[in-house]
Amino acid sequence: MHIVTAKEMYEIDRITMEEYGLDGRILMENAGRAIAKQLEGLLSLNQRITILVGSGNNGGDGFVIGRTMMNAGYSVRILQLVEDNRIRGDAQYHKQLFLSFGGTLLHWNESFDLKELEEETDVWVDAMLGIGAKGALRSPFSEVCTFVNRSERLTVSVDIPSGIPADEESGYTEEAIHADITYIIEAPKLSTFLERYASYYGRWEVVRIGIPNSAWSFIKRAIWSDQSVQQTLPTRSRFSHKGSHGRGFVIGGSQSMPGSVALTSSAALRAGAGLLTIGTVPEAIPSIAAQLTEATFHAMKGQNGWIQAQELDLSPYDSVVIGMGMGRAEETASITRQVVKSAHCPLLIDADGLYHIQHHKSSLRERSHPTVLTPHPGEMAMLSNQTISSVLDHPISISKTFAMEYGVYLVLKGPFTIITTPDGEQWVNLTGNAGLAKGGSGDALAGVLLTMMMQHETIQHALSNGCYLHGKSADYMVEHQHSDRDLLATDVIHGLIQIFRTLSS
Ligand SMILES: NC(=O)C1=CN([C@@H]2O[C@H](COP(=O)(O)OP(=O)(O)OC[C@H]3O[C@@H](n4cnc5c(N)ncnc54)[C@H](O)[C@@H]3O)[C@@H](O)[C@H]2O)[C@H](O)CC1
Ligand SMILES: [K+]
Repeated sequence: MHIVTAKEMYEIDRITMEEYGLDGRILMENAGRAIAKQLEGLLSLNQRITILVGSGNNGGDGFVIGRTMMNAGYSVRILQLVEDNRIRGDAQYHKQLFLSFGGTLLHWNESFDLKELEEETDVWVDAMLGIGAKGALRSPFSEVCTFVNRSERLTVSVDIPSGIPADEESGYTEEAIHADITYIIEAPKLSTFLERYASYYGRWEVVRIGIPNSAWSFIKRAIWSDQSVQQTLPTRSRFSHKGSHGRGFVIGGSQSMPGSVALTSSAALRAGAGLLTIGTVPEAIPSIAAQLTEATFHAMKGQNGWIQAQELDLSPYDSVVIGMGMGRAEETASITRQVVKSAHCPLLIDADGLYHIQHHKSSLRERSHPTVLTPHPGEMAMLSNQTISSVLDHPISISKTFAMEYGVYLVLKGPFTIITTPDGEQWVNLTGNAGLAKGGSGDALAGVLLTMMMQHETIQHALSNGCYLHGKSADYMVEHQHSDRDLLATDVIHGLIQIFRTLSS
């Protein structure tokens, strides 16, 4: 399933209409009917529907929904918020059809009594503004949206909750519709995945309206779905041996922080790594070894409890991860820079490793093997010299610019983790929950990703599947054994057992 900007969606509509010859009125008919079909499954016949329509094609969809629901036996009313002469083109055509089918159309005016309308309404359908919305809501949209948000009735939005933008734009208003359900037309828009706007959508579903599959070929952004996982997750051959599942090397930890490297390693092993070696300071080894009998160790030279620069033979390893629990001392900065230069295999840099490369980003471009960075928004802000709020408002474009500029794979972690390739292709992972928002989650993710990187031919598949599995495990654990308060990274690692069992059954 693709993810689009408003501009891209308009282009896809244009291609469908001009190059494939599908009439815009038919597209609108399909949109309204597809949503009406969902509504029929959701509502009982005695629920009275009021559709709020604006001047654009989103309103046009509203007129089709009105006619279709009326025909299905529902009591329907449409409130038009704009003057008659503002409704044109395909929307005007469907307005006329609604009227000729005997539909009830009310017109907004200054003295319109919304309270009275509410008394005759069980469900609001918001077809006021879609991808054409610009800036803060103007009157009377702002008043109507405020009223609907205060009303206790079920609210269903068409394509986008009115008042929020499609893209990574500011200009949102508090009054934007807080939908219970949004039926998104054909493809989620960027705002579906932005912290600032995601909650306005409520629960969302995508409806198809007849856009040909080949019209999407220029869109390089999509959701990593269950189906994507089924198509790309490698199966294990009966004849495989430990060497076939990858030799991984985890570099990190320090005298005072041995825990995170233990989590990463445990996650890597549980995710199926064939062999795993931990490179850390001698002082950290006993406590890690006590938790992990399956790992082997490479005692690294340390200074003041931190790993220092040293000769390191990385040739036996299929993938390397560096950074967790390593600390920010100058000693560890040099070993990080050294590994960036000398790892002739896929390298994942996380946590303190990201801190150390912030002033050496150009060295990433010189690597001849894949490099993966896994920042959370704070680390992304540091790497890209932006504020955290700017990263949260523009995670998709900032990730893309950064990944392309430095030639890296970027995993920007968050409620919707974004995976970007050096070519600027992007995937959004939907698994995971609030239980992951705590220390240790990122360490466990890095371990899962390390293993996936050793077992997939394509790094993007490895990263997307790794994010999916990690989030899926958290979802499973919160559904069956834990809450999103008490979930720990160790629980997520343990939950992988169930996820692998389900995927292979
Ligand atoms: N394939 C598809 O996706 C299809 C989508 N359809 C639907 O059409 C809308 C987009 O329609 P468009 O006419 O371009 O824009 P809108 O309906 O969102 O509204 C534009 C309209 O609203 C006024 N306006 C803009 N901003 C504001 C504001 N802040 N306050 C008040 N008024 C505002 C502006 O002046 C315009 O008049 C898409 O979302 C789908 O729902 C088609 O039905 C079929 C194909
Ligand atoms: K809408």
